Amino acid sequence: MTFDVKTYNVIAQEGIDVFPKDSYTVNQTEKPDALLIRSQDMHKTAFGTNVLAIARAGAGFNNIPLVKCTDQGTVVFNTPGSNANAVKELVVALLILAARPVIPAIQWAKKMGGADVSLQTEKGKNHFDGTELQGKRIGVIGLGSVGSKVARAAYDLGMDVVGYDPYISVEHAWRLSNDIPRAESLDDVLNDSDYVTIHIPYTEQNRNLISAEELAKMKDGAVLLNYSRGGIVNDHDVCEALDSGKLRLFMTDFSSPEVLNHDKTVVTPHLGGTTEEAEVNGAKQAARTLRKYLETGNIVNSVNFPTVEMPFEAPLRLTLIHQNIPNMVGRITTILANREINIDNMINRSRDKIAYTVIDAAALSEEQVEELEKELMTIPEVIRVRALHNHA
Ligand SMILES: NC(=O)c1ccc[n+]([C@@H]2O[C@H](COP(=O)([O-])OP(=O)(O)OC[C@H]3O[C@@H](n4cnc5c(N)ncnc54)[C@H](O)[C@@H]3O)[C@@H](O)[C@H]2O)c1
Ligand SMILES: O=C(O)CC[C@@H](O)C(=O)O
Repeated sequence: MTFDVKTYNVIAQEGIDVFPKDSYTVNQTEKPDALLIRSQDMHKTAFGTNVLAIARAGAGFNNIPLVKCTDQGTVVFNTPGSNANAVKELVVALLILAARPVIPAIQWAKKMGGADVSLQTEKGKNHFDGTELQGKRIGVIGLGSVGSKVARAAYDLGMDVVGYDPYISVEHAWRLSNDIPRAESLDDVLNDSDYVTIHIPYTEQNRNLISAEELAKMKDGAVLLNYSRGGIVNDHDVCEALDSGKLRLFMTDFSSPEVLNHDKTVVTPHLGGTTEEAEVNGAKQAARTLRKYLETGNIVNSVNFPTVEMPFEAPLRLTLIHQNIPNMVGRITTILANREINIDNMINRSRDKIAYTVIDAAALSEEQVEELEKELMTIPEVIRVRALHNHA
């Protein structure tokens, strides 16, 4: 069996190399089996039911229509943590740039000339006085892969760190250092912080999370950083807070005309995850996840399907995506039993309204498999059936 993977955006070659050339093609058909993407807006990109899976090399997946994917049986993956270090390092750089006017000072120094350069330097440098980060308070909203790293780095810089994440996963909570106190409410983070940095996904609930009301609660002259997504912060309200002096500076990875035109903003062009290392990590992780799903049906790091991992040891594996309603397993296994197919191993997992069943069985002829797939698809609540052959 061969698979075709279609890519969008710049995908690191190291990720493409994960696909063996004898069983995969890349960008060769109009009807690919899987998509490997970065920020491509899949809400505006046509794709059909031929797409078994979409892997997003990166953390955010708000560029993918999840409801459509789930309904048509397309499994969506992301690559948690693959670019977290890159974002952390950029945020550290921005914190330093917010505290000290390094860039204007460099621009000024470049303009100097003549034999008395060192005299000019000593005379003029006081125009570029900064402050230190040590001892200043920073509120970190979201303590997942990125936020927990930012919190740790800020702590190591001597900052007084407070984190806020009411939905933190058990895994991230375990990894979070005891040195990082957790706030009970968003207000506790906003009230006293000199710096506030946001590291949460863009969801309907998080849209405009920081608007006029929240900005009013912030300390006068605070600095706000948004390296999560545009839309989490209300740019119009932020510009008003900058005008009134409530905020001293807004640093963001997501441009909008209003923010770009304001002189108290620092705007980077969605650069958080753009390092060689992060791009390679993300592309390799995404490609490996796709391979696992396409070749074994196992699902890890999906954002719309349950995690399912069952060793693939039998000659034949059937995977079924179906609605999460009672007696589906009974109806599926009755079809197998009527055909005297003995089940070697089986797993069924659900997530919200979708469920996934994996059944391992002895070898069948091509014709038998085809007939079986057809009959399983006659169950109205079954969305997709795949038959995988074990080549190991
Ligand atoms: N600028 C970039 O290039 C870049 C790179 C990586 C990630 N991101 C963005 O940053 C986001 C976070 O990335 P991550 O890898 O840390 O994801 P993650 O899933 O590991 O962590 C997100 C955390 O936010 C928490 N959270 C959700 N809503 C919250 C809320 N209202 N208040 C407080 N906490 C909340 C979750 O519980 C989770 O712990 C991504 O979704 C993506 O949009 C941007
Ligand atoms: O692909 C990129 O460069 C952006 C990645 C980033 O936005 C993410 O959500 O991980």
